[in-house]
Amino acid sequence: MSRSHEIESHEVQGNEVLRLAGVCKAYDVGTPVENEVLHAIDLRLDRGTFASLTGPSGSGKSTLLNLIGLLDTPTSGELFVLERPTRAMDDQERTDLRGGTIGLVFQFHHLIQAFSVLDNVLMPLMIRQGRPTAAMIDRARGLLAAVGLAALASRRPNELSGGQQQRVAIARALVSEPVLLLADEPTGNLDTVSADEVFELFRRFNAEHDCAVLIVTHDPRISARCDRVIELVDGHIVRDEAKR
Ligand SMILES: Nc1ncnc2c1ncn2[C@@H]1O[C@H](COP(=O)(O)OP(=O)(O)OP(=O)(O)O)[C@@H](O)[C@H]1O
Repeated sequence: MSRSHEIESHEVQGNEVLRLAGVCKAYDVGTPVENEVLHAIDLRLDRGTFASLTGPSGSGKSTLLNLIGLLDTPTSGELFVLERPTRAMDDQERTDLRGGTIGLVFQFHHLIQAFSVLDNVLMPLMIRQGRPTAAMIDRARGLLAAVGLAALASRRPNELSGGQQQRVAIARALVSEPVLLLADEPTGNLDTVSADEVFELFRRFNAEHDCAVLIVTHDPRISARCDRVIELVDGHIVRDEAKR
């Protein structure tokens, strides 16, 4: 898939996609008690990274993913996306940066049932650029073909299986050609065959587009097949291991 000049994109200079420097996150739960759930996290992801983020329930994985996805802000420390510091950004700047650089895939995919599969995939581009152009539609159709759903473009999401809906969500996450793809338990509610298909899609896009991929997973089968394993326990990174 080539980048179309008719569709806005962020140009990437160096190899670094994401860097966290001393990132802490505390939730304000209305009590004076310290409630820091992430402690001084240092982490760097480069282009081509294919990593899993694992750890026990409550260790802070979703909190970390929300920070990396620019859906939430650190309490202290700095988070760089494409070498740009993000902590002082306002909501609009953060939304703009996220829109062109980060793709998000969640376990329950959050597809809009009133829209067709094709329109769901087009949605991130329409939010940024308005009415879909022929180039945008071509790109969305190309992605649906790449995830094996070309024939289902005009269906509604609830007419698809769970695995098919997850593939639509992946196509939607990729339509802005992100440099960083984040997935929160993307195979959590899928059978083994569908989970393997979804995993292979991440692998393929990682290889074809050289984007960084970070997958939060409890599934040791998925984690074992990633190039790098990052493990979080009690808000600390206790392991960050490259396997190849
Ligand atoms: N909005 C919030 N307000 C207050 N505390 C929160 C909030 N979100 C998460 N927490 C707390 O932060 C800690 C980490 O939660 P988080 O959801 O990041 O963990 P997790 O590793 O993703 O867990 P799981 O694997 O069960 O999804 C938990 O103690 C949780 O109760």
